[in-house]
This record gives sequence, structure tokens and C-alpha cells, in this order.
Amino acid sequence: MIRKPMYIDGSWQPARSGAQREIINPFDGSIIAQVAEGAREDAIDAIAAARRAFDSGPWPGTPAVERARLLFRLADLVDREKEDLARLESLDTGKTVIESRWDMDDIAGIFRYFAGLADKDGGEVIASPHPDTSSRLVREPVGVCGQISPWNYPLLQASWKMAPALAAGCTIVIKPSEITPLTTIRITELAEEAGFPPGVVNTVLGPGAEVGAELSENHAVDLISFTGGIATGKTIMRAAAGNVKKVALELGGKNPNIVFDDADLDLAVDHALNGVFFHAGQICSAGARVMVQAGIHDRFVKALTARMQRIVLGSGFADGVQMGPLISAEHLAKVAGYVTIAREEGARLVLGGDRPDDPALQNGFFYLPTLFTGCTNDMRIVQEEVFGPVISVERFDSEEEAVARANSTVYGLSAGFWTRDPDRMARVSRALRFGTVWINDFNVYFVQAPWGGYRQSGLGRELGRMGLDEYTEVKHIYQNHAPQPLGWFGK
Ligand SMILES: NC(=O)c1ccc[n+]([C@@H]2O[C@H](COP(=O)([O-])OP(=O)(O)OC[C@H]3O[C@@H](n4cnc5c(N)ncnc54)[C@H](O)[C@@H]3O)[C@@H](O)[C@H]2O)c1
Ligand SMILES: C[N+](C)(C)CC=O
Repeated sequence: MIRKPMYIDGSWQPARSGAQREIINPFDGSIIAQVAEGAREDAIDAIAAARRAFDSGPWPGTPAVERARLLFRLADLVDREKEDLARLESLDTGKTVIESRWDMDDIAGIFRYFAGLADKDGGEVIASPHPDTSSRLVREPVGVCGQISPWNYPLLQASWKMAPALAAGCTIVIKPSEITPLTTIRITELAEEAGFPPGVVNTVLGPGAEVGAELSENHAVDLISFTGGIATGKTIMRAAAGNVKKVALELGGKNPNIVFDDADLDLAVDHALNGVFFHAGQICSAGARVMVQAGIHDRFVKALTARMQRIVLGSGFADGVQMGPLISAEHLAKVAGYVTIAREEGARLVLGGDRPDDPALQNGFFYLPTLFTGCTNDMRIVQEEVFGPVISVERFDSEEEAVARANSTVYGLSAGFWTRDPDRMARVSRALRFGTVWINDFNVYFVQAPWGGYRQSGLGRELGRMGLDEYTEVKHIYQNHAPQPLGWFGK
């Protein structure tokens, strides 16, 4: 059994209360680890350590090349530990180990990308309107950053926050999801090995309503970066108002995947599967809302159904398995609840809609790949984030109708569409109001491109140059090289 404490001010320690939490394997419900279960008092200790490391420690003033060196070193350690990290992630989340290996490659690349950016900003000279003066802009670290991450991509989402914050010269207190903390603890061990000074990286474990709430409310925190659900994001925004801390939010999505009549049907079906069934649909950018133009609708549904029937469920560690379990019994109940709602609303269940009957999967939180057709814009299955292996298919006639319907959602994270018509590519990509739009692809993200949502899918951007800028303040420095008396108030 794995047993892990928290990391505060450069030392590994239990929760002040001594409390512990059991971490559950979603594949079979077994207990895989016991970790410290922190509370507000532990978060307060960590924030104080991060504050000291920022205000009087060497980190913000450390030359950017040295910060970069540590981040490059951390990337190398992620590479060294890739297989163990991937297996730990799969144990904790249930996702296939192949997906976890891709995540680890991404994560090493993220630390390298932000290490590379750390020393590239020499400031900017701007044109002063006054003679004998100079004006320049410099970017400085925001300060102490609270970082709260979700359970679905535990280490990937943590690295999107840790890497730019540390590159910018901030100090951090990170709180992973209480149900999937293991890889965040492991990367904290690697950060210690890489040589980050005490207090720069602090990892506090525990429930959102305690540890996360403290990070959001505490006046010694300058920025709170959160990835998770919309309801929690709204709570955090309200909590952050107390000291007007900066807020960065990466929230949920209900992402339309639009297939036009002229699309390559086989390709569109293939990507529709990946768009939803990777990680059992527990992806913010899952293309669970599939919209198909009338001319190919029936052929598309037939091909999709045939492919979905062949999806192999099982342990993420077993050869040939394509889809693992949902994260928890609670989440399984939520997904099943949406299926009931969809049936009551009149959607037609074509496939799935139940748990698998394979005896080997009964102790895990598995749900069958599920397909609904005959869905309409007003249904909850179409408008709300199910976060499971459930596709709703809507039929549409015109491009205008598809775009208008796709945009009629509170979410705005990502969207994709399939067509061979270059004019339509230009028109539709402009008309869709989402943070990322894919043309003839789906669910593609990489560190060079910013990621974030329109509307209620979030605030700000992670990744790319913008992802670093989130962790900086801009200072204007103005110098008068030949100051003269103004004389306004006499001599
Ligand atoms: N936009 C993105 O890039 C992105 C990426 C991954 C996940 N997500 C979203 O995350 C959600 C799934 O993750 P989840 O179920 O872990 O989300 P969640 O909102 O329940 O929890 C996310 C984190 O917030 C913490 N938290 C809970 N209550 C809190 C509070 N009152 N104050 C502060 N922190 C609190 C949790 O402990 C956890 O660490 C989905 O909606 C998904 O779309 C978005
Ligand atoms: C942002 N992403 C796609 C890596 C994970 C979303 O849940």
C-alpha cells in the first residue's frame, strides 16, 4: 500500500489533524493508497511558506535562466520516471496506460516549453510622448499562486499550472483532486529532487471545500488557478473577490462535433469515437454532442453503432483494452442518471445505457458506450456535461442551423466540424464561438497553443505564451532623464 504525506516548506509532513484518506482503484474498488487528508490549517501553513519564499526567499529574483534550468531538470526527471508515473496515473484514474504514457510525454514537453520561455522576455520599450524620457514595460511574477486541479487528467492539468507559474518566478501551493492525488505527490518529490528551494513548491492534500476554499479565500494568495466544474468555478470566483486576487478558470465543456454531408464519413466516425470514448468520456473537450447533417445521418449512425459495439472495456493495464472505468461510484451514478433523463426526455437509446454484465468488471465503475439519437437542442443530455461514455446525436439540415444550435450553450470550450469545402471551413470556424475549433479533427491540444473557454467554460488561457502571461503582472517604468520644475504652484 502506498502511504504519502504532504509537502510544505520543503518538508514532508502529515496533516496537522493526523487524518488520512484512502485512495480507491476505480477498476475494482480496492484501496491503493493512504494519503494525508489536510484541512484549512494545513493550507494556511503552505500559503505562509509560499508567501515567505516569494517575499523574502530567492525565487522571484533568481535569474530566469536558473529557473529554466530547474524546469528542464524536472522535465528530464519526468522522462526518467515516465513508466512509473504512467502506471500510477492509470492506477489512480482507471485510464489506459497507453493514454497515461501520452500524458507523461506531454507533461515533460510542457515543463520544457515553459523552461524555454522563462528567459525570453527582456521587456518592451514603448514610445513615450514626452521628450527626454523613456518608458518600458517589464513582466514580473504575480506572487503566491493557489492551484487547484481535477481528477480526470491529474498530472497533466497540474503541469499546465505548475510549469508556467514556476517559469514566471511565482511560488505555488497546489491542491490535486482529493480522489487522484498520487502523481501530483510524485512530481512534488521530483521537484524536490530537481532542487527547487523550500517554499517554492508546496503540495497540500484534502477536500475542495476545506483546502481549496482556503486557497481561494486567503488574502495572502495573489492568484488562484482552477480547473474543474462550472459550479466550483463560480464558488471560487466569489471567494477570490475578498482580496481581488487574480482568477484563472478552466471549466467544463459540452463540445459539438458537427459532421456535414460532404465529410469523409469513415474519418468522421473514427474521430467521433476518439472524441468521446478516450478516458470513458471524462474529458472536458469530449465531443459528446454529435450533430450530423440529414443527408448522411442514417449512414453515420449505422457506422458509429457498429464501431461502438466493438469497444473493449477492461483494466487499463490489459492488452487490447480501449476504455477503462469511470472514476467513482458517485460519478457512475451521475452518468446513469443522465441516461435516465435522456430516455424520459424522448431521446432514442440505440446502444448501451447500462453497466456491462462481464463478471470481471462488476467491482469497478464501468459503464457501457452509450448512443442516443433523435436528440434535440433543448434536452439536458445535449446541453449539460455528462462526462461519461455517452453520445447524443442530433440531425440538422443547414449550415446556419448547425452553427446556431452549436452556439446555443452556456459552454464554449471547444468544437469541431467535418467538411471538404474550404469556404465552409472559413465560414464555420469564424462563426463557432468556442476557445478551440478543430477542422477535420477533434480533441487535439498541445502546449504551443493557448487553451481555454468562451462563455462559462472559463476565464483566461493556459498553455502557449498566454499561459505564461497569466502568471505575470505588467509594470510600466517611466523615467525622466532631464526633470524640470513645473512651476504650477509657484516657487
Ligand atoms: N477546461 C479544462 O481544461 C478542463 C480540464 C479538465 C477538467 N475540466 C472540468 O473539470 C470537471 C471535472 O473535474 P472535477 O469533478 O474534479 O471538478 P470539481 O469542480 O468537482 O473539482 C475540481 C477541484 O476543485 C476542488 N474543489 C471542490 N470544491 C471546491 C471549493 N468549494 N473550493 C475550492 N476548490 C474546490 C476539488 O477538490 C478538486 O480539486 C469537469 O467539469 C471538466 O470539464 C476542465
Ligand atoms: C484539457 N484536456 C483535454 C487535456 C483535458 C480535459 O479534460
